[in-house]
Amino acid sequence: MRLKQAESVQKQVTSIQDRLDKLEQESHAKDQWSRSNNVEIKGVPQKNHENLFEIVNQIDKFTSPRLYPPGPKPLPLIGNLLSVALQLRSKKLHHEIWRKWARVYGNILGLRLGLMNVVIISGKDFVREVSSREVFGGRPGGFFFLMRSFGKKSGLVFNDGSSWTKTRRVVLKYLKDFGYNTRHMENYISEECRALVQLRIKDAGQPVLINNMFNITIVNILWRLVAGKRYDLDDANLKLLCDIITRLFRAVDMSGGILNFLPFVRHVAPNLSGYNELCSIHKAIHDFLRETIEQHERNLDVKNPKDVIDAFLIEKMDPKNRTFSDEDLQVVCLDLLEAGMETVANTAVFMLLHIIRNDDIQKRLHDEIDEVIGPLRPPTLSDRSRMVYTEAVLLEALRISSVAAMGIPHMALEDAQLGNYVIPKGTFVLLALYDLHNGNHWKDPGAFRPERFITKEGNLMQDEWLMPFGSGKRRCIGEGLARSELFMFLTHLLQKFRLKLPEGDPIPSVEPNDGLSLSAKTYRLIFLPRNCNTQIVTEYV
Ligand code: HEM
Repeated sequence: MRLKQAESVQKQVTSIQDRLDKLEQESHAKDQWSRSNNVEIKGVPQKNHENLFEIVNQIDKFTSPRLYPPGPKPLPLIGNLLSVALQLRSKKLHHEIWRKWARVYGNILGLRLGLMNVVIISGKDFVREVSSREVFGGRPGGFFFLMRSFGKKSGLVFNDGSSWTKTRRVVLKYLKDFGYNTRHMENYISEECRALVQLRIKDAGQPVLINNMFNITIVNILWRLVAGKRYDLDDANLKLLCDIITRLFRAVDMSGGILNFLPFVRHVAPNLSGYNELCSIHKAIHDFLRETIEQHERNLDVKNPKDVIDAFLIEKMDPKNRTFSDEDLQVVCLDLLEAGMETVANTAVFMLLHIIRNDDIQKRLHDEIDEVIGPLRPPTLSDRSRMVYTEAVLLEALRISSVAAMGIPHMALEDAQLGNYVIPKGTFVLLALYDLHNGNHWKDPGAFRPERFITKEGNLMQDEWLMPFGSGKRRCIGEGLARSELFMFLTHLLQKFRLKLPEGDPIPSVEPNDGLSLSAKTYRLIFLPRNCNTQIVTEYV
């Protein structure tokens, strides 16, 4: 009798599954659909549908074979790499390819890229589940990721296990000790914003290339905490270093590219595979970091550490507590520099891009800044609570640009079940954050509309679909810094300037460049002084 009941439910499940699959291909809305009330299940009252799905899930657990998630058919050895290459030829970005396939195969998309299993996770619930489960808290050790850290897992970003736990705890502690998320950090941001405004006053009225405008400012803020040092905004060496980091971020997407999936190709085609270029990029960044650390070693005062590097050097000297090597410290600095520069810079550049495309938004920002801060007093972080519209613009910029389009890859530490599938140990797990932020949930995802984050009563509203910094244990450690920087950049610049497109320049495109972090196509702006005459500007600076 029980067997018959189970068979009958199983039949209904199969028919539901067929319909879901069809619908998924047509409307790409399996999740929403299966929860919606329009599903007709014969003989079962509508209010019991949820229960039926629960029973089905339970039966599924025992009856269905535990399979790798579905995806396009892989070829021997190269897996889906050929299909990816073909898709890229028609100018698609990596995250768009994954998105297109996820629409066909579902929110847990299984790929085989060269020698690696890669699973793409879409939808809020699965993204949160993966981010919160310990078993998915690893980071892949692909060749591309390891070549930046002397061939081994080390540092913060591409590390896992007890070494990562310890490093993360210590880095956070030292960052806090030297001012992270405190008044000191605000002062550093404030000083750098003033320097930036001063630079724009110098070239006011002239077209300025925006794409690398924030790089040195951002490195300076971070480097005050990490290395106790700042550079002039036109420092040629630091400019070169920032350009090198930008090149690295453009060279490959977050899956790590061919060097991760078929690492032996570097022996056959070292130029074509990008291996030689990556080696020279990493060498330049490591030379800069080694020099910075050596300077600290020469000037170290063990009783009076001045920054994060000093604190690490002192920790390293303790014979009972020798967790970190010289190389580990170098990789931590590399992680902070790389993770902290491009992400914030690219978001800021996209933010100005959307503002210049929407003049009414610029006007509302000016109005709010004038009302809350006024023309003279430098903006402070405490202004944020009274600037709902500005905060909504920041959220909207984080959403629409989603520069960490696929997050940072996670890795399954053991075989693990997710939904009805098995994710084998060692699988790369990429989180489709861009899709989360630019999918149907937002109704008009392509429109830059800050009002979506403001309630009818005029309060700021969070949305659980928005997670630009990830979630769970591997959540970004730079979130506080990034949000503070974006607020201060925006308010300092718009307090003093009106942004204008140079005569004859096209309206900048919203289409991103691919890379480890998405970036905007090149565009220029003119900064027109507002609200101030030269004397006031001089006083401010
Ligand atoms: C708008 C700016 C930023 C965005 C959108 C962003 C986004 C992210 C995302 C999505 C992750 C991965 C979370 C996961 O694995 O699930 C991450 C991790 C990380 N971020 Fe950020 N980030 C930004 C700024 C920063 C800054 C300023 C810093 C430096 C202080 C930073 C340092 C890191 C580090 C070290 C990790 C690795 C954490 C770990 O694996 O334990 N990020 N970030």
